[in-house]
Amino acid sequence: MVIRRLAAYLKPHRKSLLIAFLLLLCGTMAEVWTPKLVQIFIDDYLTPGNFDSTDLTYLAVGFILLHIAAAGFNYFQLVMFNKIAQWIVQQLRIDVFGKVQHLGLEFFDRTPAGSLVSRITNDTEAVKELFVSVLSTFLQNTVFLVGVFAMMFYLDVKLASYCLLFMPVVLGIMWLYRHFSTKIYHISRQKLSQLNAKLNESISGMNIIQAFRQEQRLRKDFSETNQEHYMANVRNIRLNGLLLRPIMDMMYLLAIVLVLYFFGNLSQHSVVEVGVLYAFINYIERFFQPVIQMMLRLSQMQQALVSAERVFELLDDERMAPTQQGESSPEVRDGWIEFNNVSFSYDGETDVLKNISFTAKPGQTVALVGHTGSGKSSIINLLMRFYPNYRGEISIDGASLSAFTDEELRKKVGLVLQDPFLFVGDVKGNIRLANDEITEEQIYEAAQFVQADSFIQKLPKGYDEPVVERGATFSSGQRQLLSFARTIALNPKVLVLDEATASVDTETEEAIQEALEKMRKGRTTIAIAHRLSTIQDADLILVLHRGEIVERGTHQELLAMQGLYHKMFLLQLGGVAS
Ligand SMILES: Nc1ncnc2c1ncn2[C@@H]1O[C@H](COP(=O)(O)OP(=O)(O)OP(=O)(O)O)[C@@H](O)[C@H]1O
Repeated sequence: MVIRRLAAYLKPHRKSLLIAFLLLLCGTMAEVWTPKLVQIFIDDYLTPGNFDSTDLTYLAVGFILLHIAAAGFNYFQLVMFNKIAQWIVQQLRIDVFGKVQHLGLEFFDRTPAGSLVSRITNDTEAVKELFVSVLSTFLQNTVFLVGVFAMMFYLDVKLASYCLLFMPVVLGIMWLYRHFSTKIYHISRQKLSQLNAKLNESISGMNIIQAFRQEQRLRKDFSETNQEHYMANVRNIRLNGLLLRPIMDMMYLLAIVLVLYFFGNLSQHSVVEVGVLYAFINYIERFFQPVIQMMLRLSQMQQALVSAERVFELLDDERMAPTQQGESSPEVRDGWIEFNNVSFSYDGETDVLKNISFTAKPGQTVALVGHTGSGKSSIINLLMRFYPNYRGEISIDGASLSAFTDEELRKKVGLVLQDPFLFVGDVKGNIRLANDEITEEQIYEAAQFVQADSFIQKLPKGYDEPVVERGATFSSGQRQLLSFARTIALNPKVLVLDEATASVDTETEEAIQEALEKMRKGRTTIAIAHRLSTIQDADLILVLHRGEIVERGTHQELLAMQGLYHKMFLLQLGGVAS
């Protein structure tokens, strides 16, 4: 199955593969012929004492030319096989990366980033080895073996038939090796992937690790997984040590003994040609050389097949990001949002949202408030169509959420997250996000609109200021403003906001609040509010508690109810006062 799928990657390179194979064939033929020339020299010239200089010169030149030809052919076939392997791995990586981008958030919730990186880099690299060394070694050595046997049969049919008896034994050992090493390789790869996951977690959380002095605990965790990885490798080395070399060496010795016994026996009734004896011993050596090489490559092949299996497993993952359902492609015109009896569970067992119903009319602001874990972000996750498996109905302008094309939805529903993600690049690129429809003018307008322009102008390179990974050189307030500009540049009909909880200086905070207010104007807004002071003018406030809407109304109405909202408001007031 895995092999068939890998073979499919070879298909577009059939021509190159054929050329590489022909080169390989020529190289092997040249190599196989050299002992035959020595045999001719011994039997026809050395033993009878015939030292005809012209003949010998021909033989010597032929011998040298064969060697040079073999080296030349082998060089070109090696380059060719390597090129094919690189092409294939490049394609495989692109396929895996493309696939990962279309997987749903459900998948990422359950897959550590490090282990994904491991699959895209280490595993595909192991697959490359399959094509670079394994495939060429197997092809080359099989051709070589056929050549060696052909020459042996040509020299002596009986003895060659005896030697052929070794073949089933060799194949049996190969089968045994493959059988045992598969399991061990699986464990080894899994451990390597866990190591990567741990590394990734440690690096991305380094500030927390250092602040909470978690270094020792993580080092212990890391060294435990490292030890398990080591143990798996040691078991593998033991298996290699036993099955690959010693057993094969023993077989080689047995074969030599057989040949010597055969010729010893033969010498009792007839003359033995020394050249044939030499050639046979040489061919036996040449027979075991490729067999041992193939055995050695078997471990690599095993590793590559396990890796390929892991890569294909990822390529086959069905937890795709939700896309448009049905044929109609409605447009978001006014931004009328409706949640009708929506319930949702991440794991299919516990509902984190229960019977959520509300309406946000065009231009209105609906605020979601509630304690942590009450389900506010989950509502946003559903509205952004990150998770498709909810019950009930969510609609925009009367059309089901699932009916919209990705393009329409992402363009018209703008999302601003608590901790905005900035890409490596520059400020301009982070606002435009590779959308060619957005002109330079629109970038400046968007930045001015959200009041990010003044701080951008002050940067040494202004709009061309470089942005490092995650925008680490910008303050959280600046990152917020840049993400506002990014959203506004698209001019969305609906705004989905997750209000930042990070405290920024008063000036930035004011700029952010002003920007938010301006952004909300004329757009339907669904906003998560952590500070109740920022949403007092919202048209509708939904108070969530354990996945349910327990109160709803305007700020004044909710205060008058003297319920949960009132309590939260007093608590926050107290916090501000103290
Ligand atoms: N990706 C996820 N997979 C599984 N469970 C999740 C996931 N995200 C959130 N939850 C669970 O869903 C429930 C609601 O979480 P949600 O993030 O919607 O709360 P919230 O009100 O936004 O909280 P906060 O104010 O802390 O952001 C919580 O019990 C949480 O544990």
